[in-house]
Amino acid sequence: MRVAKMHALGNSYIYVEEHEIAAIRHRLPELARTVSDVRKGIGSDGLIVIGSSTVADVRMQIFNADGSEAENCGNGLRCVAKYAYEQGLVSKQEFHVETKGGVFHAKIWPDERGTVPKVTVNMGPMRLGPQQVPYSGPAVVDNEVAVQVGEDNLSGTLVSVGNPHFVAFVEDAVTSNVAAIGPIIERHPWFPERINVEFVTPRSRQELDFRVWERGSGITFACGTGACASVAAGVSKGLLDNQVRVHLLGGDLDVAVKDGQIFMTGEAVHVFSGVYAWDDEGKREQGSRQ
Ligand SMILES: N[C@H](CCC[C@H](N)C(=O)O)C(=O)O
Repeated sequence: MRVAKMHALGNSYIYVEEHEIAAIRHRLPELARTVSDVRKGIGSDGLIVIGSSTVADVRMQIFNADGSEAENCGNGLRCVAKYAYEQGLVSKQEFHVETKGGVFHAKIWPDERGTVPKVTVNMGPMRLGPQQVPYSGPAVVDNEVAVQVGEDNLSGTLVSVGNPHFVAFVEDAVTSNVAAIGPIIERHPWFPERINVEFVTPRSRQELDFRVWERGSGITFACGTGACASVAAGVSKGLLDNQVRVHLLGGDLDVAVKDGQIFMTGEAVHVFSGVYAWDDEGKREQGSRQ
């Protein structure tokens, strides 16, 4: 199958058009796990399928590296927008992308003399609180829930960007123990569909340090929906202004809140396009086992 690898701030996915995988639709979680493996596959944070839509110009389906399907992916939306425009799947520089978590408006900014084009996506309204994410814990005040982690409690704001997020404002996001704490919260019983976990620290009212443990993929270099969830949480807590530069491990993302809608602007980068022989690989392996 023909695939492309793209990344946004180092958050990479393998992109495949729907017609390339029509015969193996029922095996997409398995394909996501295989292509994401940096040793036995291509290496990425997951798989994204680009298809046609009856309600938008193009459709995005996103699978994490563990094969779980997510409702949305901010970095993926920017890369799908770039891919759809450059491959002629759409003819305009502004169009809509359908995801499991809603339909989102994307705008591609013209190339500035060979620089990597920026893409802006309207990620929808700020959706905070336990009623917005799959949550089965105790009653929550001010959209915040405190989860026990070892001897301590870690408070986080619950936010949906189509997918669920637990945003923790911590002393220093850059040195927070994401690998130890992230999985505990991701898989906490109060989150029946698991949850993405952000660790954030305002440098000022317009700048935010950000690290993330993603549901289904673990530590990634960037999480677009997570950056939007973090700014929404910070604005609601009175800690951030409406225009914030988010400093992620892989680079910066500009997030703005206007009339209650969250706008994310950042890069989308093509790494390579090629052919991935997945099923042949399966047959060869079976052959060698006989
Ligand atoms: N791990 C996420 C999906 C990918 C989100 C992230 N890569 C982004 O850019 O928003 C979830 O299970 O909801």
